[in-house]
Amino acid sequence: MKIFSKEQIYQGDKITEERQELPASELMERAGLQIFNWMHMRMQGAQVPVHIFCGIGNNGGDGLVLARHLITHGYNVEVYVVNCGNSRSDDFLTAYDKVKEVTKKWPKLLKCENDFPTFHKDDIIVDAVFGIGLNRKIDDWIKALFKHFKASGAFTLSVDIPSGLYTDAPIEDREGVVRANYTLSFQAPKAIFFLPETAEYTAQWEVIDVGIDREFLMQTETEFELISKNEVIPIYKPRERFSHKGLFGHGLIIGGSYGKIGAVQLASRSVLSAGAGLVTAYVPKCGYLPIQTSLPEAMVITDEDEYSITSIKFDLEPTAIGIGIGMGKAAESFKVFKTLLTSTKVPMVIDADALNMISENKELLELVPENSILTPHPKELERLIGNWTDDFDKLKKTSEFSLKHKVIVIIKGANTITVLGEKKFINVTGNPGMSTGGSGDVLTGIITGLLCQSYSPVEASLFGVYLHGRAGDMALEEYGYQSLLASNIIDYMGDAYIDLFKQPEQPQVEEAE
Ligand SMILES: NC(=O)C1=CN([C@@H]2O[C@H](COP(=O)(O)OP(=O)(O)OC[C@H]3O[C@@H](n4cnc5c(N)ncnc54)[C@H](OP(=O)(O)O)[C@@H]3O)[C@@H](O)[C@H]2O)[C@H](O)CC1
Ligand SMILES: [K+]
Repeated sequence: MKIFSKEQIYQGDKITEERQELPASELMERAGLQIFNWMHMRMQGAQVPVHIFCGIGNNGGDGLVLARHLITHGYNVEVYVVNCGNSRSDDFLTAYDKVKEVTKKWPKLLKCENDFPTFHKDDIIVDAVFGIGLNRKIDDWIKALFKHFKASGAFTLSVDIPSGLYTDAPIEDREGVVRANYTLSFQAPKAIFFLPETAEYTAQWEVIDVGIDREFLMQTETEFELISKNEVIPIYKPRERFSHKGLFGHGLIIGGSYGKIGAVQLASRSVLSAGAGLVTAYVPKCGYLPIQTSLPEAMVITDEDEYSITSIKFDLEPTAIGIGIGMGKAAESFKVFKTLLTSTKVPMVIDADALNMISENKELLELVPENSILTPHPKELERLIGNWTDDFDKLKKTSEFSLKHKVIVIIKGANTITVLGEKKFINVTGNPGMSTGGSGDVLTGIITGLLCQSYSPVEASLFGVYLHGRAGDMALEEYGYQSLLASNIIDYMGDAYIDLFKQPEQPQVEEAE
């Protein structure tokens, strides 16, 4: 699903109005009506007090249209206009007049803290103060209003985005943002719903379709894209009946050091569970027995050294290589890593200590083959690209890094983001139970396994991150957040694949007699 920028949203509105020859305010009417339908379906006429706080732009206008429908359907509604300026938008004014047509109880004007209403924790607050039009720091009294919402404990529904968030810039004051229990966002979610510093304000979200021109939606290229099942199904390569293991490639996992052989075992097992035909683990001598016994499906080649990797010598032709897991940063390992970078022609996933070696010796970046996949967690990323001031700065720097070195960077986190030049793909699967030792090794193995099956580096990255998260989500149901282990993620890889083609459960329809 595409995530549109603020400018694209405004442009989409304009194009839609022209192409569909819409009267003024029609999109706002659609927006307000859809939110009403959403609430009406859940509330079924319940007389819970609903407090609707409207700004003076179009976000406020959406709130007023919602208010009008709730009032005409007999709901218990209080409407407030948060008087944050003088420039009321035209559509706001139209919506305001229409509210006055259906009730004698006109919206209350709020100008300062003394005007704040009191509400009960069982009431509902609708936040339609600011939408994507926020363009400066909010006044203190409006910040106090948002704190007042929070202190009430009432369920807060935000229209489009939680008020106080910018769609394309960091938060200035964390108290000056509405904490929404639920956000109904128009046409597409916003990138800020998924970034670490802003995601917490949008506990849950849903998209409301306001009928923006389909052609515009299809043709517009976006910086951000959300990757869920719909986006990965077209990537999936079905298996032919007469296929054999030779067709699915041979993965080579290089890594491990004394005490960190398990990482290679996890990654190698993941290569196979992702579907590669063969896997070889390249480990120091001390890894021979553990891997041979715990993973009989794998082949093992050992280094000359007992404890760490000092010379990468193998006479096989791998289809893809995953390197760095548990490898340590011994001087010899660095040398052989450098040699491998110059000699290898196959796609590569670079993780963990291999990333750290690059961070400590930036000249290695020149040698990293084009389209290699780097999988840093935030600390490793910082070592690679330097520190950042906020999420937007981080993404900008990662994009620059990706463009400059022609690599794919997978920023691991709650919503893992795959960065390919300017483009950012946000993954939706995964859960906090996966923040556990070895989870990253599994991801490296899965992506290597997909590369083996001729998925392109971008496809392997997106599909791998998706499958890893989905397997983790399925494993969570059995193990729970605390007890989920990295190997459980591998156990659920099969289910994650099968789940791709599962139809959502249909509601039961009673058969006629
Ligand atoms: N396709 C869609 O998604 C549709 C979305 N709709 C809704 O429209 C809003 C965006 O509406 P807009 O009027 O552009 O912006 P806001 O309502 O968010 O803000 C209104 C004005 O508030 C002023 N402003 C900005 N920052 C501050 C501040 N810190 N303090 C006070 N005032 C502020 C600013 O005006 P100025 O002239 O004062 O600069 C804003 O313009 C979108 O979010 C949806 O809810 C449509 O209804 C349907 C289509
Ligand atoms: K809002």
